[in-house]
Amino acid sequence: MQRFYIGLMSGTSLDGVDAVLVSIDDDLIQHISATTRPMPGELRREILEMIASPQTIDLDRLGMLDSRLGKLFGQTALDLLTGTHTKPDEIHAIGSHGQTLWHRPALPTSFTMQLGDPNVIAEVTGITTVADFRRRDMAAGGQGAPLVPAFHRAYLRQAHEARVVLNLGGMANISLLPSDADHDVTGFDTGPGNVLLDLHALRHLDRPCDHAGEWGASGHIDQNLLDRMLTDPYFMAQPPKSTGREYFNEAWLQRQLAAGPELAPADIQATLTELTARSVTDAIHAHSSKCDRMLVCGGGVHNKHLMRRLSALLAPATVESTETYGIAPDWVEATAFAWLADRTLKGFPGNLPSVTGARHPVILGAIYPGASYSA
Ligand SMILES: Nc1ncnc2c1ncn2[C@@H]1O[C@H](COP(=O)(O)OP(=O)(O)OP(=O)(O)O)[C@@H](O)[C@H]1O
Ligand SMILES: CC(=O)N[C@H]1[C@@H]2OC[C@@H](O2)[C@@H](O)[C@@H]1O[C@H](C)C(=O)O
Repeated sequence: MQRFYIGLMSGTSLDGVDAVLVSIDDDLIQHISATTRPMPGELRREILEMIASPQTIDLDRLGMLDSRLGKLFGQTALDLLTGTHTKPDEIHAIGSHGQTLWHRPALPTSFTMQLGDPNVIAEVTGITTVADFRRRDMAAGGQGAPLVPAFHRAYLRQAHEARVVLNLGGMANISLLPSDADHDVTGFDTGPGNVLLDLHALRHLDRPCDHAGEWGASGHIDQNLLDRMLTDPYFMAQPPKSTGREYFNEAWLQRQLAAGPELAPADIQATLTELTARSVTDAIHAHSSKCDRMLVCGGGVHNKHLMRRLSALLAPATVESTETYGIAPDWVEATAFAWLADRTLKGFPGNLPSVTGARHPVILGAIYPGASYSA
């Protein structure tokens, strides 16, 4: 039976809230419309400040941020309804990822924190909202991330072709999709995607990103800096593994830069671009026996220089956007959370234990009923 869903995603780049409207009919998913609401500057600053000084978080500020993000997510869903002349009761459910504030899978008592109160989303929109997707996987011993490999497996796997799907968001994560159905899909976060590139571009160009990677392409790679960064223990760690801005951040970057001689800013950008490309392709070479094709999604697909470096390092495999395979790269994650909401409501598991390391498959998330909810 065909049903309409909204998927909401606000990722580690903190650039905006993505919303997609899709129809799901058993195994068929169709994209109808999408929109992005930019993250308001004050909310972005608030999140970055909290992440930069986690020891001194004010509980009032934390609680209010949760509610304010819930309202922002609800409004973004309403933008999509207005833009498509759709009524709330035509939508079966919203799948909301939330905004990750802090992700600590490796602590002795692990936890992950996504803000954006789903009660507020359900109240603002009147639509049943499924959220809090990561914590059940963690409760079952998993990393709680990445979750999107299950969606990649469902829609981008191909018999007779070994594929890798790469998400280049603030962080980068890969799904290894072997051609042979007998082999498990694996995947993990490889480390920074765009986050360090954005931080360095903001500091030196006063721009939110290195548009099309042109600045990085103008510099020269500093081999010492690259080698030093690649010795970070995260890159050496065996999966399952996942990471975020609590690890790869301004402080990490400054520590790496301070450990060597001063470099031209463009050369640093070239080296940071190479760090993303190398950490992704080294991970693929280490963990996949074969890769015929890599499909790339996430905002980093627009960084042409990074895409060229990925192609060069992964040759003879082909590197291309998920667009070629029917899923626009900017909407993959939001679409995945619409799909995960559908799985939850149907009572199907959403995690892949072979990816997250959970002890068993689990139904992800919690349901916040909307006006026309029925169990
Ligand atoms: N034209 C462009 N040129 C270069 N980089 C771009 C361009 N457009 C977007 N980006 C990069 O993509 C990033 C946003 O990507 P995306 O929205 O996939 O990240 P996210 O979902 O926030 O992160 P994550 O997947 O880690 O949660 C921007 O911060 C920027 O670095
Ligand atoms: C904790 C968290 O929010 N992780 C994100 C982040 O952004 C990319 C990477 O790190 C991935 O692990 C995950 O997002 C996608 C949607 C995932 O779970 O597959």
